Amino acid sequence: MSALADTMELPADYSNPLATSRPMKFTHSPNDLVLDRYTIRRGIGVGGFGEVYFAVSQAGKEVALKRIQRNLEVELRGVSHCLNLKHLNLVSLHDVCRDADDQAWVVMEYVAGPNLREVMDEAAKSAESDSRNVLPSGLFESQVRHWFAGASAGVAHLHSAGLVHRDIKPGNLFDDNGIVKVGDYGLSKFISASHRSGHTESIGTFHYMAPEIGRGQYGREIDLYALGVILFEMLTGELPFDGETPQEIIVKHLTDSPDLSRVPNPYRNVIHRCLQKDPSKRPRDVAEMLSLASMPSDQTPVLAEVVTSESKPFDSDSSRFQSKKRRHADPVIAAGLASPHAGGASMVLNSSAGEEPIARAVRNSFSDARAWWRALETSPGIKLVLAVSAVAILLINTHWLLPVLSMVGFFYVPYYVIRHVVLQLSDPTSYSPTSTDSQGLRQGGPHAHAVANVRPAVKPTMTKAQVRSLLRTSLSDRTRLSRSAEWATSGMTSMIVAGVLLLLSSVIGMRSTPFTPMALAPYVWMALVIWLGAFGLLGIGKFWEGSDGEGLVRRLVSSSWGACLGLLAFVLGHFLMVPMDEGLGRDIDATALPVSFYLESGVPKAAAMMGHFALLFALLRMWKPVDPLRRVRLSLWAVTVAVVGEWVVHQIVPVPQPAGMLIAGGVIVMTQLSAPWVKADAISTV
Ligand SMILES: Nc1ncnc2c1ncn2[C@@H]1O[C@H](COP(=O)(O)OP(=O)(O)OP(=O)(O)O)[C@@H](O)[C@H]1O
Repeated sequence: MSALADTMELPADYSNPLATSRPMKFTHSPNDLVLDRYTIRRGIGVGGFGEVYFAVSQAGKEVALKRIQRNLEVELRGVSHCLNLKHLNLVSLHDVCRDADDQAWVVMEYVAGPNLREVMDEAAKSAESDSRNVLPSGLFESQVRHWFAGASAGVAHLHSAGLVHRDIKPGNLFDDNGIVKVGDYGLSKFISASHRSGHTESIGTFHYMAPEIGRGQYGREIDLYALGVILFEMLTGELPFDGETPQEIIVKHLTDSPDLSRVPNPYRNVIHRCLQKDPSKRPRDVAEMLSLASMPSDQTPVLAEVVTSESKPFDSDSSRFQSKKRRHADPVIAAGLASPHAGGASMVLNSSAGEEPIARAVRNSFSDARAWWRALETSPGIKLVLAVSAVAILLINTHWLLPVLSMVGFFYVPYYVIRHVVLQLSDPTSYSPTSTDSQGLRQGGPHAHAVANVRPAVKPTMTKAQVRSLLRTSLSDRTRLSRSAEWATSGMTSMIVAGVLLLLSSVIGMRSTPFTPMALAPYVWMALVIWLGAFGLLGIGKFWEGSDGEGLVRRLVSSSWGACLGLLAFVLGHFLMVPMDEGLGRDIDATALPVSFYLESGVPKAAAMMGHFALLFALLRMWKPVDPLRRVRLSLWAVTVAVVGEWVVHQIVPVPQPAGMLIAGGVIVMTQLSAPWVKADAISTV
């Protein structure tokens, strides 16, 4: 058989778009015998190093044969190091040898499943043809974690063996019956790079190249960089750095920052770190990278697990990823997903580090509205009428919309700047679960190192109480700076809520009164007192969130804060000249009230205001609305209890009404709306 024998066309089932852009010719035909013992069955594809064939040995063993291009020099010294690597997440290299024509061949394990390139292209096609626009542009989270966990485990094993892959890209990651396998490792080291003419034919390769490769640096950081690019691509369906020409792509790798706005946490932080231009700023190793992604970071091979329940698409935080149907039967999920961190819990804990929550909520509402608009099954004519009506309504209402929007902007811009500055100062990793808690949370763990050093993907059998306690630990482990940053965020959020409250209450309350500063004063006073009450509670709550706590101590602390709030309310009331002699209630006889607490007219003195709120805050369990692990984000029951409780306290230490009740209810609403919250279903899905 001659090495330059027949050619054959690419099989129809081959779907790599990079490769199919031109007709593919193979040197060997089906049934050719190569290396004296392998019968070629078909050509699989042609890459930068040469042609790949599917072949069987005389005994019937299926292998993939890579025929290295003639003009590439193969350095066999050191290859044995690669040949003897064994790991479930690595495509096994059986041999590297030469045939009678001195042609170099790599004999390796044949992987029947698709590679990640094909999976992502298929996903992009489905998303494109999805007229309802419900499919995500990238992969589903279960798929992302499956590929990322498997690829990382393979790469970690290479690194631990002292090897750098150098050519990590989706085409080199395979799915073998639910097990991700990394292929092509080590080859680029042993095949002279200077002659790799084929590489320039496929610009796909440059998309995953770390900037320092241009300087001839090939540390293990280049593999982490490539994994970061792949993670980005899986999540968004797009490349972080793309361009028309290889030069353009390379320049972007060297100078551009990736746009991470569409990437949800915790992946945003991982990608941010992996795509650092300076290799020393990337994660130290695969383990650190995985811990940033809240995935198990040991090197045990990552097996697959059959998922029977509907796999959840991305956290609703990011509507780009939401979907109601699944792309594949999606039979597998990496063992990494078995970590409780894989659920929403850690994502919610991390949410404060990532995108600004108000902007995210607004953006989500817009994308929801856009999705609703697209899904609207109605004639274009009706759509046009609807659109014109909406614009007309907006224009007619500009007289109040513009002031409201400017006011929102007035609060929002300084808030955004302060939050940004505070977060910049804080260590971004402090928002990620610490390695200790990921260890702790991985206590699905008695199973973790089972037979044959393979970790079966067993779902952790943790009770809700255990998960809560681990989340508490995770909350208490956070740095003071990160808590302060979160407090600042909550404070600013509550300020915006207070602004909206003030606006609404004054618009409603002053319908029939002329607008004067005196008439507005009580509303400003109430909004300020509510905001101060909530802000203080949010701050105190930062000390409480790490434990379920001792009720009595917490009541005393809240009561003290209640007394302070009463004093502040009193001082502010005087400062704003709020008429305090009204509204004690017809049933209360002002003359019978103690003179040390009230004026003769019934106006409460500072002591009455302090006593009222101290008593109220001692009565209510004020640590509940600030607890990130509370059952629901906004409990109307808690609001009702606060209002009724205030009425009860008012019978003992009266204050002007309905201001008192509004303040009590307002503080509870605002606190709940502004305090961080871990979704209950994030806990129950664990
Ligand atoms: N062990 C294998 N089993 C099955 N298919 C394989 C195997 N190795 C490679 N292939 C397939 O063969 C084709 C060519 O692979 P090859 O690795 O030569 O090219 P590439 O990855 O596109 O580029 P390069 O090798 O330059 O990085 C690809 O479609 C790849 O999925």
